[in-house]
Amino acid sequence: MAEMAFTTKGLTKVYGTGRSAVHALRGVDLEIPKGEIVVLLGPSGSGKSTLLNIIGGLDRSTDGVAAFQEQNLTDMSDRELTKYRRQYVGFVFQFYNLMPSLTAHENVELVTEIADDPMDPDEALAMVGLKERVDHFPAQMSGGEQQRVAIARAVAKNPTVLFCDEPTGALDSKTGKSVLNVLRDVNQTLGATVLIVTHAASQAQMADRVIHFADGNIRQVVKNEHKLTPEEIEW
Ligand SMILES: Nc1ncnc2c1ncn2[C@@H]1O[C@H](COP(=O)(O)OP(=O)(O)OP(=O)(O)O)[C@@H](O)[C@H]1O
Repeated sequence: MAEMAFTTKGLTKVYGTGRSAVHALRGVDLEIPKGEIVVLLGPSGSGKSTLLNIIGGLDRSTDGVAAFQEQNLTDMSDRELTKYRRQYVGFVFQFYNLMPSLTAHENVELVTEIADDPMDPDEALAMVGLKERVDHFPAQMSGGEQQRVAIARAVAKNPTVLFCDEPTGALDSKTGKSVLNVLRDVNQTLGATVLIVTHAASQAQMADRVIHFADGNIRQVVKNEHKLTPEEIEW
């Protein structure tokens, strides 16, 4: 049987209380095998980011269990969750969150300084095709290049899992494809499990597994028999 990167059982998240309570996750049961590319699709507000934040150790569930490999995330103290994120998790967001006053190299270096087993920042930047741009500042780069710096920053800590919340949301489709190619490379060369939340449904064609969310729960999980490359996908 495949080893699991993540399992959840009855995972529940309620924001607020009483009449203003929002049920963001309603008892999610999920298994994500190690080493896969998984795409999460679903309408706005269906709970995709909430799930990502909980299994990424950024937020806590209200009820249920979430585990990373053999470790129960729902039992962890704040300090343990921080350690989990540092050691295993890389994040890529829609807006790249780079420090404007630092070069590409320095932005990546910030993260490698606190990681256990980091890559050399310039090696990570070479991996995303930015070898020649290491000394450039974010303002000197295009959106796609900035997103690749953000991916290099996430990858440089040698993460076991890479969480990407709308990584191509702010990019045109040509630039988006180069970003998806980088994510595919990270999956193939580092063996990292990659989770991508997207509104571009066609991007599901590059995934091993597609999870369809609706109203705080999983509606359907589809395994792709024939994956496409990012170049073959249109959105
Ligand atoms: N901090 C919060 N406080 C209160 N409600 C929240 C909070 N964060 C999210 N929610 C609510 O929880 C529900 C799920 O939100 P979530 O962001 O997980 O959805 P999503 O599927 O990622 O949506 P989108 O595709 O728009 O990003 C929504 O109704 C949202 O308004």
